[in-house]
Amino acid sequence: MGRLIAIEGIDGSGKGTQTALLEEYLRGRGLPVRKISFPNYESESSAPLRMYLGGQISPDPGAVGAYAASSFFAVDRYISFKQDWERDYREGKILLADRYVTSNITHQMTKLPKAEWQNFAGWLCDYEYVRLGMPKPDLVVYLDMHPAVSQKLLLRRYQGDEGKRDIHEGNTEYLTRCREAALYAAKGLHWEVVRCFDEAALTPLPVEDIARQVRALTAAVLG
Ligand SMILES: Nc1ncnc2c1ncn2[C@@H]1O[C@H](COP(=O)(O)OP(=O)(O)O)[C@@H](O)[C@H]1O
Ligand SMILES: Cc1cn([C@H]2C[C@H](O)[C@@H](COP(=O)(O)OP(=O)(O)O)O2)c(=O)[nH]c1=O
Repeated sequence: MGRLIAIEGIDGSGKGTQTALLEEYLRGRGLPVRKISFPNYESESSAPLRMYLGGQISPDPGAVGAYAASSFFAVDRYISFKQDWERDYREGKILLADRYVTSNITHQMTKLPKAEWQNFAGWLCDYEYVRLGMPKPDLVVYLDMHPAVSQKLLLRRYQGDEGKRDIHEGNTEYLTRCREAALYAAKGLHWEVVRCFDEAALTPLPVEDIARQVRALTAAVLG
């Protein structure tokens, strides 16, 4: 059986950047590594979640309940697992996931009152890991970026073209709640938190400093 490392964080927190750097590093060490990412936008399986993120179900993410929206993402993930990467995992590859089941916890759980968070996380883990049979990550790294900082980074990524944002990305208040939900989940579910911003200046920390911490956490689980 392979290994699965999930890189989690709010939109624009640096997941794509850090997953690519970790892949390059592990490959450089001769390890069998493969990057996967969710949502799987190229697949038809992502149609419902694309409707959701595009605001076609409702322009307000909160109007599509946590359980409904989580199901869209879970189905997309399950199909990608069966069609694409289950074999690599079973054959022993190290899979690096840019977002995973953990994204449903970070992004969807926040739609519920806090008193229901624990129940939701329990339901989701049972649904995706047990009932659907998706692999559990050996390590979850939460890239903790302040939403005000990630918004600035996203603006750069989209070079000012606001129209490219999905319904989550444009909503700082929503992303602030996502960060809160993620830090709550990190405690209960043993995710590793890597702080990615300077608290006083509200600026991102250097990419290489973050990458070094991600490598150290990875080395600890790969042995
Ligand atoms: N620590 C960092 N410092 C400065 N820019 C960063 C940092 N991490 C990521 N970026 C830039 O911010 C943008 C969003 O990063 P990205 O890795 O695409 O985030 P995500 O995959 O979480 O949405 C990209 O343009 C990326 O080059
Ligand atoms: C994979 C996944 C993503 N999402 C959300 C998180 C993001 O806000 C949105 C789209 O993900 P993504 O395109 O990865 O956003 P970004 O590249 O900006 O980080 O979907 C879930 O709510 N559940 C999930 O299981």
